[in-house]
Amino acid sequence: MTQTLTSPAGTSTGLAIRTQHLTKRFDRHTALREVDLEIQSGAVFGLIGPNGAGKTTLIRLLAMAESPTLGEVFFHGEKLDYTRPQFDLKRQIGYLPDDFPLYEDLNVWDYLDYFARLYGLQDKQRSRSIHQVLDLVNLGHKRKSVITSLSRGMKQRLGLARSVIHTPSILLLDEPVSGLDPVARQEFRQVIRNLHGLGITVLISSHVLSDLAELCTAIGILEFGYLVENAPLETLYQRLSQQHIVIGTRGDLKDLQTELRQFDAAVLVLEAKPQTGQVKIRFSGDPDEAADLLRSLVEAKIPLYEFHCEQESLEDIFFKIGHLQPT
Ligand SMILES: Nc1ncnc2c1ncn2[C@@H]1O[C@H](COP(=O)(O)OP(=O)(O)OP(=O)(O)O)[C@@H](O)[C@H]1O
Repeated sequence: MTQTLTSPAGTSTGLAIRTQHLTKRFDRHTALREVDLEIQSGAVFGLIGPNGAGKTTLIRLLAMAESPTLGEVFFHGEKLDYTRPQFDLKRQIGYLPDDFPLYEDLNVWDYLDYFARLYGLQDKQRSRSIHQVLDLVNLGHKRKSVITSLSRGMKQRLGLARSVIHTPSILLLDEPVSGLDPVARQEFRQVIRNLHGLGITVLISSHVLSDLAELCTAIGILEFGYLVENAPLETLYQRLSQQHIVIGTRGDLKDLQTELRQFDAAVLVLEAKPQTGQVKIRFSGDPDEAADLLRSLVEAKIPLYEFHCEQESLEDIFFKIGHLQPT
């Protein structure tokens, strides 16, 4: 059956990836410890953690580049058997390692053609797939260019094109934006959104948490080989991110602070800037209570010029989560 990038193979509802007690030891060092990971089908899942936490090891196990010491992996409910080739299951996976090889003296088309042939794509289907992935990563205009002539961002997008040439349903990306400038990162994020739009499940590891906060629907946090979080982004924000409100007055800052003290325990002043007449408060109320606070300040004739709510970022959440110590 002919497949196109508009209908990734194996896409379904439910869990795209599940691991059970996944453990990897290298000699005496345990890089992953009994990881029970769950990634919903169609999710963009951000994997974060400090250096050496086990992100690459987890991704390599999922990509079948390594086999686990203990534990199991399931793709769309089907168990991986690391002792057998399982070509059909392998085809469901696209994998972009952090140091993927590019054959620099090939041009873009020939490079993709080479990988499409490795996946056994036949003539017309191969040509159609190459056109599709080039469109997807916005490199159609570079198809005749030699790879050495591409910018780093373009090379990264070409790597991504290579990893989806066979229409996988799950894409594993290991630190794909490291070393990219802000514009290249933005272009890369757009490609990930395109893939998400096609229903491909994406697991992406990165240290650039602001990128992940923009892209991801769910987050996993690894620390010393333990998966200490695995939750939808929304849930993490609700559970761990506090709301701040920045309030600015053209009048006396003390009057504003007096009014805030009267409001109730939902308000805690975190920071006051007399030079700009601003305070930043931690606010544990809901949006209706925030509206009540604003109304009461206006009624108290505080000359407000600013009142805006901010949510703590993914980075703030990351630093809040208890950091485990190596054993
Ligand atoms: N082949 C190996 N042999 C021995 N130890 C290894 C091997 N691969 C990884 N490790 C160790 O396992 C631990 C986890 O490494 P891993 O590369 O998975 O971490 P990471 O979270 O991807 O780190 P980074 O953010 O720096 O890329 C590290 O202590 C690393 O030194």
